[in-house]
Amino acid sequence: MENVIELQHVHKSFDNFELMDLSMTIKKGFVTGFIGGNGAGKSTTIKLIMNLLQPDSGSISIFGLNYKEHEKAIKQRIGFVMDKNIFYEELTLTGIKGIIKPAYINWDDSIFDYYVKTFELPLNKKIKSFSKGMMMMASLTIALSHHAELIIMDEPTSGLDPSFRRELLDILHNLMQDGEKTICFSTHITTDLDRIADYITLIHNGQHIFTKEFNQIEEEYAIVKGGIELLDRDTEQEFISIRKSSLYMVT
Ligand SMILES: Nc1ncnc2c1ncn2[C@@H]1O[C@H](COP(=O)(O)OP(=O)(O)OP(=O)(O)O)[C@@H](O)[C@H]1O
Repeated sequence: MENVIELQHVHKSFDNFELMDLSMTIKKGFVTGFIGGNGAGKSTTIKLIMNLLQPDSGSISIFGLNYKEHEKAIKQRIGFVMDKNIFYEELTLTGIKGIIKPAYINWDDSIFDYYVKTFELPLNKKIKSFSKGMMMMASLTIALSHHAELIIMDEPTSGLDPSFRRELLDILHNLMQDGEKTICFSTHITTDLDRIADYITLIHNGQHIFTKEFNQIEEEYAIVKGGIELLDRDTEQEFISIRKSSLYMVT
């Protein structure tokens, strides 16, 4: 199976955080959900994958190419959506399109028009008047308008109401039908994963814990809820995480 993204022994440190010896792959033609607690290193990893940050050591290859020699070629093939607005707020969507379109060889106005219509986005209102949901759909519209093979999204569903979330996940699901596209997105919302993820990558405290098939995780792990008196040193070993409260425990 072809890997679209390969990280090998990647290390990145900040003053109070270290991404340690991160090796992981993202497979072509599948949706990978990227999960981990607050501050686990998801956004840092996504920025490394996008070459917005450079690793202290280790290697990153996208479509089998490295950023040093092939940055332009790689970026042509990626659609990127961040969880915050990266567009100049005084511009309209038409204005943003005018700036971004010339950068992409494969820009396709008919796709742009299709998503503008589907998401009912105003073309001539300033971005600063957009709601969070409209902003996300506008970012997705731009990201999808140049026939990207790889879609990378940092928390695309955060802050969206359930109907926007469902619409976004349906769009992503439909995109996957030709088997040629690959999606990698981070999320805190596990029900997003139920709907579309084929693989789950979990990172914790800057370490890659696993990348597994979604079905395999469902078979291997379960949530157990019970009285705190059932826990002792032996039973605790069976759990990967335990949350205790005065009434019950959840693991
Ligand atoms: N440019 C930076 N300089 C210093 N520290 C940083 C920088 N970027 C991230 N960090 C720190 O690295 C750690 C991991 O951050 P990151 O944003 O990757 O986590 P995350 O898993 O995306 O978290 P969240 O789910 O809360 O967004 C955090 O402690 C953060 O403060």
